[in-house]
Amino acid sequence: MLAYFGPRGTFTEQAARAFSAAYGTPDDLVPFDTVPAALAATRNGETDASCVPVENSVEGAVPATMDALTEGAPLVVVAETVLAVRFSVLVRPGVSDPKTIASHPHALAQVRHWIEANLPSATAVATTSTAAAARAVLAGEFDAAVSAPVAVQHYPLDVLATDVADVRDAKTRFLLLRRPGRLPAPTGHDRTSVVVTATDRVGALSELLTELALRRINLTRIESRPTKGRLGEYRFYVDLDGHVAEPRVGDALAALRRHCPDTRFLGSYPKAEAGRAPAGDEEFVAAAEWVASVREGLGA
Ligand SMILES: O=C(O)C(=O)C[C@]1(C(=O)O)C=C[C@@H](O)C=C1
Repeated sequence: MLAYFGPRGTFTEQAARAFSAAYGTPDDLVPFDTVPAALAATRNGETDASCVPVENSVEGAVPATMDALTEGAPLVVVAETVLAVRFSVLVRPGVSDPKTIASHPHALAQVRHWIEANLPSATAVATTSTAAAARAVLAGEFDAAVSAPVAVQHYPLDVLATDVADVRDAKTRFLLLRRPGRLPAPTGHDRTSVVVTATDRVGALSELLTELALRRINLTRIESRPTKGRLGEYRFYVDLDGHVAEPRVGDALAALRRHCPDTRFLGSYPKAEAGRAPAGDEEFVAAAEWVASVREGLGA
């Protein structure tokens, strides 16, 4: 079973279906109303995997996902997918001038200008997801929902507007997570994700990043979230090019772990979008072989 951030009709459900088609992951999909609940279902063995959103090109990271990745038993990312995000505005039949418009905060942030221009008297209200907003509109709690276009297939509502987006070509990245086990094989076009907690002293973060730069590892993303302990203490979520099976990536992770004993590995998995080819591993392998031969007394 595959848990996803629901209810039915979210963008995340579409991402979960894309994973099922591409990776042969279970196609019996189970919706959960929150990201932590979807991840908990995989942690406690109720489902084999979970699909959750992680970042949006307009509104940035999904905090619920970032926090839920580090709280509780480890899960690892085994795949990612990126979906284009455009919204439909759904209303109960007969409503043409909604006074309230509900959606996930990330979705509201992506249509703020559209609402100002087209429904200036409507008050925006946050719901747990875009589909939860459609469900609430059906129940009469709000007048309109900013939803994924597929939501109308699950909730008998009218479509007030389609193709709604302040920023054209907005995209959201989704993760497929499992309990730790065998890692996906390296493809040559992988991403590795880790979480580190930098200590509060001069140069701590720069030392971590230097470990990557020295090994010519490209950092693709760094986000911070408070540890929720001491004020000013942060966790850094680091995405980098490469797979932990590659010697230099493995070396870099060992170095991060030396600096931060609570470094958490979040997975090495194929990147969804083609981009710049990562730096080659050949010279690192050749240098390691040279050291091995020196140790054996066979080289100098
Ligand atoms: O509510 C949904 O439909 C989701 O899948 C969540 C989510 C998000 O967390 O960013 C996914 C894509 C859109 O950017 C808006 C909402």
